Amino acid sequence: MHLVTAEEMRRLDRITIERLGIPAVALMENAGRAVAEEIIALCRRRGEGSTPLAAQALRDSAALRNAGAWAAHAPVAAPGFGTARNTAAGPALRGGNPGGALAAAPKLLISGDAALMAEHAEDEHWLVLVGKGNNGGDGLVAARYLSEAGIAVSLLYAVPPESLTGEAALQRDAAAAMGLPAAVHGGGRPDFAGYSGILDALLGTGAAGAPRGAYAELIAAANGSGKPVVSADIPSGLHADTGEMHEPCIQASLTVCLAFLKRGLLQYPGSGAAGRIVVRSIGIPAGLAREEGLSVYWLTPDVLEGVLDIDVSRRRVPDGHKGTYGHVLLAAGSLRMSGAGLIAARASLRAGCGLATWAVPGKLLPLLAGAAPELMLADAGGEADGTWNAAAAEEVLNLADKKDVLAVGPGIGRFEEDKEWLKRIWEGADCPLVVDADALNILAECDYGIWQGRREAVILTPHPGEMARLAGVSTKEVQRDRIGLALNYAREHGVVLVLKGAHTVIASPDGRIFVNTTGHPGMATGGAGDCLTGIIAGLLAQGLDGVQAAAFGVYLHGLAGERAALLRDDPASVIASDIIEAL
Ligand SMILES: NC(=O)C1=CN([C@@H]2O[C@H](COP(=O)(O)OP(=O)(O)OC[C@H]3O[C@@H](n4cnc5c(N)ncnc54)[C@H](O)[C@@H]3O)[C@@H](O)[C@H]2O)[C@@H](O)CC1
Ligand SMILES: [K+]
Repeated sequence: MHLVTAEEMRRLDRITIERLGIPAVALMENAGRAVAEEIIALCRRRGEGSTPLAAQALRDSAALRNAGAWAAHAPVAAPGFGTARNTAAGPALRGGNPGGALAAAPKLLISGDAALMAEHAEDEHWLVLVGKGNNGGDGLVAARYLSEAGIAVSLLYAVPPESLTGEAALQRDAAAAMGLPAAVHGGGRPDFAGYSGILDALLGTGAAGAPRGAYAELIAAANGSGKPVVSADIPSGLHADTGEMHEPCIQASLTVCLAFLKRGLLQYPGSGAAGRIVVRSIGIPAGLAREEGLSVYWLTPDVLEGVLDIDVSRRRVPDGHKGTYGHVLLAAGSLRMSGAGLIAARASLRAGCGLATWAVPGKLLPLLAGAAPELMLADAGGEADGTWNAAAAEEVLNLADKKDVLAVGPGIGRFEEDKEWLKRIWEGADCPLVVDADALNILAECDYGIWQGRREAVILTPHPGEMARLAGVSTKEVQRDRIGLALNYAREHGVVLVLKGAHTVIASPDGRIFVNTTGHPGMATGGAGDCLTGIIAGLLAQGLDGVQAAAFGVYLHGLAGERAALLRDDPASVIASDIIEAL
């Protein structure tokens, strides 16, 4: 599914209302009802016993990956629906009995409103914090449905209710007509001790800047209350586009995101403020986003197949041989960091390439013989102490002849003439190039301009520190807007950029962006990045293009990490070799 900015969300709202003729108040009704349903589900789950944190985090990761699968599937035309009416249903209406339906007794299906009844409702009393805009309107709708489910609700307006306008004013009146108790925040720090939960409907995608006045006071009070806070659409105080947290910002335990995932929810630190995220449809067709040319995607299996056109089953042809699946050349490792090269090379084989050759400074060859029997080793020359030099670039280029991909960087360290080394490889390698680790640091010190015009794809895989050096900004600035920065860099330099970190961002020079859904914090371990480089190289060797290999590689890497954590029963104990084994 798509990840949208606040501005894009407004556009999709407007199109739905104006072009499709669905009134804004209907969208708000759907939104508020969805929020209420999630709160009711939360009330039901309360007291069911907790799941160990690590296992829960992994489950959440999988759930979020699949979140909004409904949205990715645009309403499908039911094949043959019309004919069904004219045939199967026809005879039945005329008294026929097709398919032996005689025995079918009337069934009572409990669904819809009846299913909304909350268990343990008598223990619950929710406070709804209501802002002036449509986010507040969503909260007012939710309050009605909570009350219908038997849950006590009170409203606390951040501003005098008379100041609400449009659909939100209509919801204010409906809530009042229903007799829901309401008050207006009178300043200071209110005490929320008597409530079992708080619905944050203060600010949504229309917020501008840090929360002010009553909004700020209510957010601080909610955060200090120790009560579970559910946010409607986004936590109030979160920058919907960048994930920056204003001061103050709601710390939610659940965010019910409406219609489309907002970019800020998937970028840290904002991602940490949102708690669990559930995406709910409100009647805005998912297909509108693509029609409108939006190009930032949440990297789900649907997107891998439908947008990136990848055969995720990775079928092999029955008469294939090792030559069918490509040959990776890796220039990596040095005396003190040979393991990085080994990890990357082994990962490329596990990713399915037919052959992998690992080029190292010659001094290392005797030490590495037999380290991984499936690998071919090659002498790249280099210095007597096992480090690289500029002349070794020529050896690498000779070896790269007839290879399908060249990956450089893991464990090479810095060395004299390293800029010359990289320049020769960049200009001379006639195959896709994956650049990682110290090769990125070298790149950051070079005049990029002289290197334009490579015919084959270049994939850069920086972590935030390396990205900061490449872009000439601070790491903090990189993290402030990872999607925006990755997009600009990839476009400007004509490269595929993989900005690593929680929710790795993959940016294509054509403007498409993919935000990864797999992985967990246990993957923050030495060698995990080398492993990713190997996987991407292995996929490129099998014929995927740059952005396909980068996106699929990142996705598989995270999934393997999740699997490794489950196998070891603990994310924190995962090491890079486990990720390779789990592939
Ligand atoms: N058709 C639509 O536009 C729909 C919008 N929906 C909801 O509406 C939200 C967007 O609504 P709005 O555009 O009305 O905006 P918001 O409800 O996010 O808030 C805007 C209002 O908050 C106040 N405000 C803004 N920044 C502030 C700050 N820093 N400190 C204090 N007060 C501030 C202003 O009075 C402004 O009018 C979405 O997040 C979603 O929850 C849903 O109801 C579904 C349909
Ligand atoms: K909110």
